[in-house]
Amino acid sequence: MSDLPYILSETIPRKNYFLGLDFSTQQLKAVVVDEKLQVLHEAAVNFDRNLPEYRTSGGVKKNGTTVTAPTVMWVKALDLLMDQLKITGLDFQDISAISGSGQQHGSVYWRKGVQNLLPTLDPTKFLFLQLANCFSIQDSPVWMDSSTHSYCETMEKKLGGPQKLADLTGSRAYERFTGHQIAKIVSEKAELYFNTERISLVSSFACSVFLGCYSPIDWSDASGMNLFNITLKDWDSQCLHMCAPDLKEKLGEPVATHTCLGPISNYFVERYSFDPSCQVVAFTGDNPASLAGMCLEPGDVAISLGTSDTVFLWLSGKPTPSLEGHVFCNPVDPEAYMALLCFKNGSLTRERIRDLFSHGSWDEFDALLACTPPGNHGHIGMYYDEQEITPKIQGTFRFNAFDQKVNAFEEAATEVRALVEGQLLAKRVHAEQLGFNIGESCRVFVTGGASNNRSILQILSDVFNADVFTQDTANSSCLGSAYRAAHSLAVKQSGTFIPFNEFMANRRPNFTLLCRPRVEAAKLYDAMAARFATLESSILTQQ
Ligand SMILES: Nc1ncnc2c1ncn2[C@@H]1O[C@H](COP(=O)(O)OP(=O)(O)O)[C@@H](O)[C@H]1O
Ligand SMILES: O=C(CO)[C@@H](O)[C@H](O)COP(=O)(O)O
Repeated sequence: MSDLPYILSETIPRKNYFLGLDFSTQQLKAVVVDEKLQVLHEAAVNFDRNLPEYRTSGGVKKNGTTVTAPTVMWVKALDLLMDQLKITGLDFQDISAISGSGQQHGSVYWRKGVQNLLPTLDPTKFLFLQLANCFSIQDSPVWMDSSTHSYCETMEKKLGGPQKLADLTGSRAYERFTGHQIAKIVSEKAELYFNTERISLVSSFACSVFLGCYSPIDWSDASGMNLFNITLKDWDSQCLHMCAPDLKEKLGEPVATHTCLGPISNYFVERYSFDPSCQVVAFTGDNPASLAGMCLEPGDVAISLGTSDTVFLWLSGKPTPSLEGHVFCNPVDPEAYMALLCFKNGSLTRERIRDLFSHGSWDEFDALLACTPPGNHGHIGMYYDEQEITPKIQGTFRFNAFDQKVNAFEEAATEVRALVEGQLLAKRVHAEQLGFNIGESCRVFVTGGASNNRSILQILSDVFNADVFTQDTANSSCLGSAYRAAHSLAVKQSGTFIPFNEFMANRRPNFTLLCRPRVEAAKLYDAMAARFATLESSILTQQ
């Protein structure tokens, strides 16, 4: 009789679960879904709150325009997250495949010799204790960094101008893109670069930990480096050569994002009882993973209101990269692409204004929004605490109803509405400049922390004159990673590519229609968007 539990666990068939992770700017999150892709378990580790010993603010450390995060902090967060998941009652042996995502553009530098250590990690010890000395550079440059301007100028000049670089790599040169970050390290810390065996993105670094060997970089996240030819789907030797010597070997061969890379490492099998056949699917960038999590279709627009605010779309056909925004390889369709706009001053700027005018309370912030009308009596504000990416402007700019600059607004409520309207008008104006049509059939899908805020979403609906939908979980990157794990495993098992949207057809997540545009407000924002665009251009000209 005492053998009964053993016999039961042997005979109960293993369940078919999928784990998705997201190493984003402020936290590490995880979600587990079942065979039908329904969410079963969720967990999160916040870097500032749960790992105060690393002294980050918003998950990063700033030194002027240089912005980094301690690489080992992400590893320790993973130790904590795995324990949290265990406490939720998850049996890791039920997981058939895992995938994940990371904040884009950030880079990790593995020191020489680590490739021999990764497969032999001791399952009785925490990861962070064993990986602490594995990085040739302790602090990873992250997407908020804007210290590489001169390297960007050099690459654009050498390649025949910004449009040429955009045609090749999907984007003109951007400071946060990994190629320029690597060029800066070679120039300022050459000995550390030469002591580096492998360079990963945040996504492929996390994947390497699960795989127990260096993971390739996937095509979609590779598109955020200014090093990858998005048409040929391979590194561009000219770009590599401009940034650093022997870079190709340090980056490894890129792979299609839906690639199953192999079974999970022995460390996770021994320590957490994963099934040894559990597959690790290539990790990707958090925005590409969100596109998968939202099951976007051509014509829809997705807006992520996380640390950064981003706007992204599915692109069918041949891409035409421009001088603004980015074209990335599509994470779920190897033939397609996606377009992305990134706004650096997202949630952290909203938090600053909330703390200044509404005592740190989102409820008070919402109450202030409610006591001002759409259009804010003609007042317009632009709040770029950090040098903005789209467009490249820094500072705070306030205008009255006559387009005259003012130093402050009289009411706190005017200030709060000016911030939210300004941020959302900027998204509309730049999405339209990218060629996106704001039309009656347009649907907006939102995700990220601030998508919990209904007052902000109503303004978004009015500004875009579109229905706004949300998912049950505000973290579509995690969810998208779990979906990608399931899809990629199905592709591997069937031996032929299955279109992602076909695979998701009977499993699509629930979307809730949260806000509909109000006719009068939407009309008003048409005119205001045109004013916003003119004012923004005049600032750009002056700066
Ligand atoms: N009710 C709310 N209203 C507006 N913003 C919110 C609300 N709740 C959370 N947030 C914002 O969400 C942000 C975190 O979003 P998240 O998508 O988790 O970030 P990331 O994935 O970049 O780490 C916080 O910085 C916070 O300002
Ligand atoms: O730089 C970009 C996209 O190009 C950012 O969107 C980062 O990928 C950070 O993402 P979040 O942590 O804000 O989700």
